[in-house]
Amino acid sequence: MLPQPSFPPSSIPVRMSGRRVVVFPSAAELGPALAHLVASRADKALLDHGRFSLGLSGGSLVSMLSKELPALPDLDCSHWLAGFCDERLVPFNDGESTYGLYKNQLFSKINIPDSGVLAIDPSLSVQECAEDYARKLKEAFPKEDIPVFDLLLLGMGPDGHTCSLFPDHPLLEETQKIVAPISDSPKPPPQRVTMTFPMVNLARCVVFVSTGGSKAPVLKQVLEGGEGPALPAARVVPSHGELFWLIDEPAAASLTLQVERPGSAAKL
Ligand SMILES: O=C1O[C@H](COP(=O)(O)O)[C@@H](O)[C@H](O)[C@H]1O
Repeated sequence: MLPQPSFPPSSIPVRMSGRRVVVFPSAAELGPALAHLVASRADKALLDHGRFSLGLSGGSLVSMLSKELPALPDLDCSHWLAGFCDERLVPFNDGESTYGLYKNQLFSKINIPDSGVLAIDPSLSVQECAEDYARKLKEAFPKEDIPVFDLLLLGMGPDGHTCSLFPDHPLLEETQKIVAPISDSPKPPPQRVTMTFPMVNLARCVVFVSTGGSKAPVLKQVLEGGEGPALPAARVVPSHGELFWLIDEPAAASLTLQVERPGSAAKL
């Protein structure tokens, strides 16, 4: 009998674990690969079901996507549906509004129709806003009990939060709502609405983007495990979909698990 390969847990090849951890030399080289990934999943979704549904996150992703997506040749967003993985409850003209930032920096540069953007109503109370956004999502996905997005793009804060799901917060245990209000966000602004894990983990593809040395310690904890309860980002485990972590070398500095290093021209 041939000897069986044995891998210590920290060296399990990432493809075998169903999660791909892909390291780029820098954020500048990660950006184009992310844009190609979005375009490839869009092409597939449009062929499969005539529409591409994309969940956007705020923070550092806004500028990366706003630079890279419009630079793609022949990008056609006329059949895209863009929603928000989380959103801050502030007016659209506030610098903290994720929708406001994408509207000015991205939507104005691509041919996504206004009807293809599912935004919150910031005039409502946080509770009503979450209910209203959940209703809009359900209307946009009439065939599904829980909306199944083709692609969710997520960020991760230095505390391990993703969407507006923060460590040790009761919302981590939410099982009924697809969108929940939060009025005590530890990161300002305090009032937000967020997709919950039941919806996030049904997506066909989830891509985390995490760059910079400040993310290195938490990335190690999320990807390689550690003491205590799993951080929110570690609880994103799509039940049937793909999971990518696209990171740069500074963020990967503390990792010992096996990763992919495809170089800058990567097509994922
Ligand atoms: O507050 C938020 O932070 C996270 C992480 O942002 P990043 O700038 O560290 O990438 C973001 O994903 C989320 O959408 C946002 O509301």
